[in-house]
Amino acid sequence: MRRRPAPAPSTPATCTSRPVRVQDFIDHYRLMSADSDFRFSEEFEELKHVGREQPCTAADLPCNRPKNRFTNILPYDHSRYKLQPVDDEEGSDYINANYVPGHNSPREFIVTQGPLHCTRDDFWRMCWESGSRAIVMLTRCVEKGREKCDRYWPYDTRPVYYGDIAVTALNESRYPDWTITELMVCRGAEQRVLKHFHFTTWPDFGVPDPPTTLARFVRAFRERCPADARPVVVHCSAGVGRSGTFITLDRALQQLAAHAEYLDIFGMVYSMRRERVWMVQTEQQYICIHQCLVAVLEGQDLQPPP
Ligand SMILES: CNC(=O)[C@H](Cc1ccc(NS(=O)(=O)O)cc1)NC(=O)[C@H](Cc1ccc(O)cc1)NC(=O)OC(C)(C)C
Repeated sequence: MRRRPAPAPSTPATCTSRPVRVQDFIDHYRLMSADSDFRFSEEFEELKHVGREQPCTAADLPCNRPKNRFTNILPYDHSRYKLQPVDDEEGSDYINANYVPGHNSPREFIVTQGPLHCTRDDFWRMCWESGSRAIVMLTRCVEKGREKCDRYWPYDTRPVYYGDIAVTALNESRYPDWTITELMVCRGAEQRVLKHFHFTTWPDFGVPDPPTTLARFVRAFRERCPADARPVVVHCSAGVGRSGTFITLDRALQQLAAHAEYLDIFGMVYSMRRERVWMVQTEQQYICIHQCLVAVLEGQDLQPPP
């Protein structure tokens, strides 16, 4: 009987994808990181302009400009999350947020900026109207004396109203690098439990120390995230660097768990940047994703040092 030809050494790289066979991934990492990460720098540079030609007209409306935390981080029109409009109020459907694909669905995540004080009611409307049951927060509210995100959830068990949405903290579990809080969210007669996963030790524009802390957080999130297919709200301060890094690693770890033959980190970041600007903002964040995957493939325990 004719033997099937051996599979090609790797699927062809294109301008939108660069798949690597899982069994070759550790060697791939060593090659890319050689000579002071020379090939990682080259590859990350290829992503620089992806998606940037797409319009952001809603974000640029005068009534919406104050709703953007940063002038250079605006949601593309085609993938932006739209709030249910309020009467004929111009801009009432606007929030700085985009749908981003994940391993499980093309709209698995809603990625957004850290709420401003003036947009936190909109943020809770988005969480409610999208049916989300989980929020992943990847920044502290204040870092190096600068506000990065409003404190948009209650400090204790007394309910706080954000517009017509009441939020109550039910319980809180604190760990060295993250805190998980169960929130009761009520609107009218309906109430829901939503989990808040807060990574508390990730410096802006940087990577966790050690990088594998991120892999442990992604694992903790997946172990506790409600299994239903509702979108997960993910944010940092601008909702691009740390948020994109988290989502990329989550997708890759789920692919490994599903025994995928290839990992295409370049292709994942490419597809995310078509939906939201600058997803995975720095080269070090791009490399951190690979370092976490190497640690998992090497069978490192990932447990924190004693
Ligand atoms: C390099 N820093 C930035 O680009 C931040 C936006 C930003 C992006 C990513 C992150 N990291 S995160 O996504 O992980 O939270 C934080 C902040 N933008 C600003 O600070 C921009 C200035 C800027 C910087 C760089 C650029 O190319 C264009 C404009 N400033 C700005 O928006 O000023 C306000 C807040 C007073 C309105």
